[in-house]
Amino acid sequence: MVTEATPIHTQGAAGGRYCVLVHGGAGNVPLERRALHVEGCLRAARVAAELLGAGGSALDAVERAVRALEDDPLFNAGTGASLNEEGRVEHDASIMEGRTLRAGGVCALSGFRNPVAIARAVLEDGRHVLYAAGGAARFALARGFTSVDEASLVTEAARAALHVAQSGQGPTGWAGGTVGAVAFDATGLRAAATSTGGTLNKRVGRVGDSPLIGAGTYADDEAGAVSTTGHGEAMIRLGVARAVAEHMRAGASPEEAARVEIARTRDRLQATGGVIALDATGRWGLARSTDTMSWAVAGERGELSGY
Ligand SMILES: NC(=O)C[C@H](N)C(=O)O
Repeated sequence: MVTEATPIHTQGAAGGRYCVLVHGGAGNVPLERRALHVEGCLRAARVAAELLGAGGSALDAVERAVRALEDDPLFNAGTGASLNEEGRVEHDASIMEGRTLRAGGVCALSGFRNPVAIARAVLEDGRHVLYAAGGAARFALARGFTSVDEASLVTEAARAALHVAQSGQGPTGWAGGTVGAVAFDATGLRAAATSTGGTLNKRVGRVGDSPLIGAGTYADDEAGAVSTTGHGEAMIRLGVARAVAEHMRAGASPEEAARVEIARTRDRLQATGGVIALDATGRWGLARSTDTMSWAVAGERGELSGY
């Protein structure tokens, strides 16, 4: 069922000189597990905020936050990612910075622990924006990343979820738990990053919105930074991350911008999802049309979290 696009928070210009906002995926986390998801988001936001407080860049902060969430088996990214129809992990991730619009992404990538770090290396390398599957793995190895045994990325919970989906006892399609972060730093840089295992029981080679600049991730210092989660095919068709950024460029608050695009995703494509965003003035906000989307914000002026 598709529910109302719910505005769940906005915070004016409460970020201070630096701030990071993370999400742990739009979805429907059962009541008894919600606190765990929020705590995971808070931990990730805190390590990233610490880095910002010590003078780190927004780009370092979003990478750091997303790496923490990738390493947390609770979320559908890195370790614990959703499995494809063959029971394998295929990661998607991207990252972007808003000053010079550098961006990097990897998709359908197997066998690495922190896809967002590889996306960051793609951004730094600068020649291309997106690498897929074997080419992404080759790039990662050439950049000194170590591949891991795929089994070490697969959790019992991910196996069980695939079993339920494949035996027809539960929903197939998108699993919640994609992760993302947006941040700004004391120099005014904005950055965004998103990482996921994609949809549960997806076809081999299916690529979602998360690694795509403009769909899952966008950052422009003149507009804002955005990370999306939800029904990836819909997010791609509507170019949601870029659309949210354009609303902010035109003066909408991050929450308004997020709400408009989440409502459009629902009305136009009957799809659900969530968005986190911060704008060029340091305001932040979010919206979702799912029952839950765990999130946490941490910055110079303290922290807040919810779902
Ligand atoms: N959980 C998610 O957000 C899924 C992701 N957007 C995808 O479609 O790959």
